[in-house]
Amino acid sequence: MPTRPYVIDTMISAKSIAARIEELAREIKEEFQGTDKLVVVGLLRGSFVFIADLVRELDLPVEVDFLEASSYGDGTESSREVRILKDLRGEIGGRDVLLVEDIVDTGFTLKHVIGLLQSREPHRLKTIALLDKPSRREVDVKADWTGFEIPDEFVVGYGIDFAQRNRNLPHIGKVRFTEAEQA
Ligand SMILES: O=P(O)(O)OC[C@H]1O[C@H](OP(=O)(O)OP(=O)(O)O)[C@H](O)[C@@H]1O
Ligand code: HPA
Ligand SMILES: [Mg+2]
Repeated sequence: MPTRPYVIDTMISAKSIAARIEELAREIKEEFQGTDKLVVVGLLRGSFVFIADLVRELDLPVEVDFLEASSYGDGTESSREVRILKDLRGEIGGRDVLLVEDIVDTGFTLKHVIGLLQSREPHRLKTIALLDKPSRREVDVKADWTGFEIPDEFVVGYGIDFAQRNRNLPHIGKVRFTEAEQA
């Protein structure tokens, strides 16, 4: 479905993202130092760029797995119903797990996926989100590490979409509609 016309204003540059990922990777390495069994789980689709950059900064023995969840359609509002579209390939029982999320907005997705993964009894489950919009939170959840706290703007780029578009932007931008909504 075509959306109203919009432009994208830069919010966080590719350079700032790369610098922040280096810092986050240092903290994660400290947390998981000594582990021989870290599974890094990317939450698709939005986290595919972030996880690719993050794991390349982690000189730890890691395995990578993916879970696909979806709750936004083509609009900018959550359906508040998290659908699991693809499950992990591997077992995580007894393992150290790092769940990688692109953005925490209402919190429904992260909360739901944490519950799902905890039910499989990992040894340790930690979470990281590149972006956090605390002012939009509807359920009580927070990632263990956050890249950037951002204001209440609909963002795209660096893996994050609006109606499946703009995931390939190298930076984070905010969507600005250029025409008023039809009544
Ligand atoms: O905190 P919330 O309000 O739940 O929003 C955050 C989630 O919403 C988006 O996923 P989406 O459903 O758009 O799927 P996608 O990753 O495939 O784009 C985003 O990638 C997060 O996973
Ligand atoms: N942009 C794209 N997808 C999202 C957002 C956002 O700001 N919040 C939750 N899903
Ligand atoms: Mg999306």
